[in-house]
Order: sequence, then structure tokens, then C-alpha cells
Amino acid sequence: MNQQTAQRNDTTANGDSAEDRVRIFDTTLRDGEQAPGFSMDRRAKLCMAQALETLGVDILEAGFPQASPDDFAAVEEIARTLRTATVCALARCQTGDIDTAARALEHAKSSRIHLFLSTSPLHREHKLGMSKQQVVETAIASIEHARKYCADIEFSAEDAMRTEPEFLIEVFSAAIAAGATTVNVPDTVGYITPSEMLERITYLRQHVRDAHKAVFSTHCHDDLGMAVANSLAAVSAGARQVECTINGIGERAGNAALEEIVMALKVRAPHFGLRTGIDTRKLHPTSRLLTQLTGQVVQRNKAIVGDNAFAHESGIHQHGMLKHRDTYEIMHPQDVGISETTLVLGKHSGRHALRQRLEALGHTVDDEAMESIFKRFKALADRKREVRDEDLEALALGQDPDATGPWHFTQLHTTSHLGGSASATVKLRHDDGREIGEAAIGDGPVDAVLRAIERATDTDMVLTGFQVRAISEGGDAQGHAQLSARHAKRDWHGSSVSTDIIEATAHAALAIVNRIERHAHERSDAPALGATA
Ligand SMILES: CC(=O)SCCNC(=O)CCNC(=O)[C@H](O)C(C)(C)COP(=O)(O)OP(=O)(O)OC[C@H]1O[C@@H](n2cnc3c(N)ncnc32)[C@H](O)[C@@H]1OP(=O)(O)O
Ligand SMILES: CC(C)C(=O)C(=O)O
Repeated sequence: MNQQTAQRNDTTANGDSAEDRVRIFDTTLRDGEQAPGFSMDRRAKLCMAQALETLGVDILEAGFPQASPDDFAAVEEIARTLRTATVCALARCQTGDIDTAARALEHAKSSRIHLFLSTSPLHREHKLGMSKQQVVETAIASIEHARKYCADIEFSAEDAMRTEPEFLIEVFSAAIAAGATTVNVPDTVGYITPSEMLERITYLRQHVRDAHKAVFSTHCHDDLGMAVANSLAAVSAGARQVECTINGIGERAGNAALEEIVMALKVRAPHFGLRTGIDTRKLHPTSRLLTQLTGQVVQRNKAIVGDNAFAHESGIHQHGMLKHRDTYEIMHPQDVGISETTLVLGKHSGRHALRQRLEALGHTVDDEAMESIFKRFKALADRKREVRDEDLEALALGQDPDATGPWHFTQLHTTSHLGGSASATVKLRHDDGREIGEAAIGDGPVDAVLRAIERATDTDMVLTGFQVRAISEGGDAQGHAQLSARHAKRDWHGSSVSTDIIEATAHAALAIVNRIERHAHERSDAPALGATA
């Protein structure tokens, strides 16, 4: 293991009042992965580690090598692969853990061993069965042992925020004297408030012996929803490393969300006067990658990376946004890697946004027609959650957006075989009296059904989105299939519900085909309702 990282710490060590750089210590692959539902195998961890390095994290905690052979292998592979980020491995204050961590990090370009030991009275008494003195001695012995392998040593006082502040001074002073280059003050159980955090870090920085020789760090959990606020309070008090995770994943309610901390420091730069090395345009893609690797979606209203973070449905906000985007957005979606703001049309939308969308779709609408379309739009929006472009076109053209057909299923049959191809047979009836049957094979029954429908209806479409979600519980749950497809340079959407997810998917696909055909038909012969297209 090389010794470069310690020099990096020295040159940017805490206590230098000119220092304005906050190190981002990412623990998505350690604390994040520890949470139920977020386990990742070695391949997934390597893929995520590469994305995190590209994002620009300073230190990447790759895992806890003593935990399992696969975690050891994951840390080892990440250590061999990464070039710019410091790769960190977690270890208890036990010789075996430290030796294992050191072995896993052996080939890293830049490495760190992260040692932790509980310091709070609760943990000392009930978990470790150690006196204060034993805690200090164990920490010192472990740091000294780890220093034989690596110059960059982080020491975490687990449950620091429920530890006597004077004892923390003793522990951290001893840790720095033994060679720790980063001292981490974790709020392990998400207990502290921002004002207390500010006070605690300030106090520690003032009283810990040789505090300037180490970087102060924090690691906050979100049990009371204050992890990000507490992390920001810590940096305001002089901490220059924050430990955080993508999407805020982690034990229980999670860790502080990396994207929120980074964007708070960027958007409120005049307030904090601090910067990070993160390429913020990669935040959204990195968040998406994590959801793909873990299968755990992000809630819509999640700050920075949620689907609604740059989406507006209410008319008053949309009107403001159309006049000046800063009225309701404090950052640009492009700054976090989202292509654009979306104005979603729904029951809360007003005339300004509706007119803007109709115009974008090529419909210039006079005021009288607008009133009529708006009334029908509101009635439709009360029934549907979201009004799509195809619904708006139907409204603009004076058509019924609830229309069904012209194609209807009379037969649908699919087969699939383990490890083999799948096939689908469909029979469709058209409102003009035609009845057409087609069969197709595909990579799975969904692919086969889509191909058979395309052939039967002579419609080309490229599937761009496919989601099936259970909307009730149990083995007989209703599946809601949502499909998006591209046809004639436009996006089309269809959805359907069934206890059979293949059937729901087939109906959603046929809904798209029907919309495309109705649209072509309406455009060719229906005069617009006071609208010109
Ligand atoms: C706050 C945090 O997030 S800390 C990190 C938590 N992460 C994890 O625990 C994930 C990985 N963990 C594991 O895979 C397992 O717990 C292992 C392999 C590390 C250990 O497994 P086991 O040896 O079976 O022990 P187990 O987990 O049941 O109990 C923990 C032991 O570690 C001891 N211990 C806990 N923390 C520390 C520490 N920081 N330093 C030294 N010993 C510690 C406990 O006192 C207990 O010791 P005991 O076995 O002598 O009673
Ligand atoms: C290992 C430490 C930093 C930790 O995860 C915690 O205290 O939550």
C-alpha cells in the first residue's frame, strides 16, 4: 500500500482557516449497502465504484472486507481498478479485521483504513463491555497496528453524539497521537440537532490535542430526518470531510444524501464559502445507476434526484416558471444531469401551461377555443392523474380522449420456456370489420407480444419505457403496466391493469397502437375545435 494519501491530508489538513474544500467520503458501498434491500454483489459494487470515481468522490468506502469473502473480493477489485479516488476499507479495532482490510487494499493506488470503536456509555457497557480506559487503549493499539500498513488512517468514535464530550476529547487526542489522520464524529443513531452539532464540532476542534494534524469528519444518520442539516452544521463548524451516500441509502432511515449536501454547498456557496470536487452533472445518472443495481427506486419527491425535483404541475407555479424559471427553481436541472424541467399537465394546471403545451404540439388556439378545451381538460384531468400529449391532441382536435379502439383483442396466447425463446399469438378485430391473426417469437413473452401486435396492425414502434408495478398485494396482485414507445418522431404512452402482467402489457401496447391510428385518422379528417395545427 502506498503512503501518498497521508500527504494529501497533510497538505489540506483541518485547522487551516483558508481551507475551503470539503472532502466527499462516499459510503454507498459500505453503510449504504448494509441496509436491508441494498446488498450488491461484487460486479455491481465495481460498476458503482467506477461511477462514483467519475462523479468525483474523494474517498470511496468500498466495503468491510472482514464481512464476507465476496465483500473482500469487491474491495480488492475496486482497489485494483480505481485511479483517482482513495479506496477505503472498514475494520473493527481487531487485528484480524485490520490485517484483512490491509490485504484487500494492497493494490490500491491510494488507500485508507477506517477503524471504528464505540465510545458512548451505552455502547461501552452493553455492547463492548469495555471501560473508558480499555476503549482508549484499544483505539491506540489498533491505529498503531493499521499504521504499519497505511499512512492514511481514519478513526471513528461510534455513537459519538451520545458520548460524554470530555471523553471524546480524550479519545480523539489519543487517536491523533497514535497516527489517525482523519477523526470522524458520527451521529450513529441520528440523534443530534444541527445547533448541537455545530457546538460539538466547534468544541472538539478547540480542545482535541493537535486537532490541526487531522481532518475532522462527520457521518450522519437520518433517523429524525436531520442527517443533511447536521452534516452542513458540521462543515460550518470546520469539519472538512462529510460521509454520505447516493440517494441517502444506509442503515435504518439512511445516511446523509451525497447529492443534497453537494448541491447545498454549491447553490448556497455564498453562505458556506465551501466547495467540493464533485461533478454535479453526474449526480442524477449516478443516482439512476444505483436504483438499477439495487432495484430500489427513489421516491418521487426526493430532493435533487427524485422525478418531481424539477417537475411542476400546479398552474400558478407553471405560470411563474413560464415567465421566469427562477420563480420556482433554485437550480437548473442540467446542473444535476437532468435534461430539462417538466411541466406536467394535471388537474392543478392552468391555462398558461396548457396553451404552451398545445403550441409546442403545433396547435395555435384562440381564446374561445381555449376556454372550451380548458373545461374539457379539467374534466379529463379529474379522471386521470396525468394528461398526456395524445390526450391534448384529441382535445384540440375536438375528439374524445377516452375513445377506445379501433383495434380490440379477440385472442391472446403466449408461451415461454426456461432458457429458450418465447412466442405469442394474437387475434385482433378492427372497428372496420377486419380480423387479423399474427404470431411472433421474441426474447421473452413481452417482446413476442409486442412483435405480434406490430405485425398485425402494421405499426412500427420502438419501445422506450416499460414498467410493471403491483398495485395490490399477494400472489393475485393487480399489475399495472405502463409502456412508452417512439413512433413518427413522437412519444406515445399506454397503460393497463390486469392480474396477468403479460395481458396488462399487451393491452398497454395495443392502447399505444390505437392512439397512433386514431391520431392519424383525426389529423386527416377532423377540423380542429377553433384550433389550427
Ligand atoms: C455503525 C456501523 O455501521 S458499524 C459497521 C456495521 N457493519 C456490519 O456489521 C456489517 C458486517 N458485519 C459482519 O459481517 C459481522 O458482524 C462480522 C463478520 C464483522 C462479525 O461477525 P461475528 O464475529 O459473528 O460477530 P457479531 O457480528 O455477531 O458481533 C460483533 C462482535 O464484534 C465486536 N465489536 C463490535 N464493534 C467492534 C469494534 N468497533 N471493535 C472491536 N470489536 C467490535 C462485538 O463486541 C462483538 O464481539 P464478540 O463476538 O466478542 O461478542
Ligand atoms: C463506522 C461508523 C462511521 C458508522 O457507520 C456509524 O457510526 O454510523
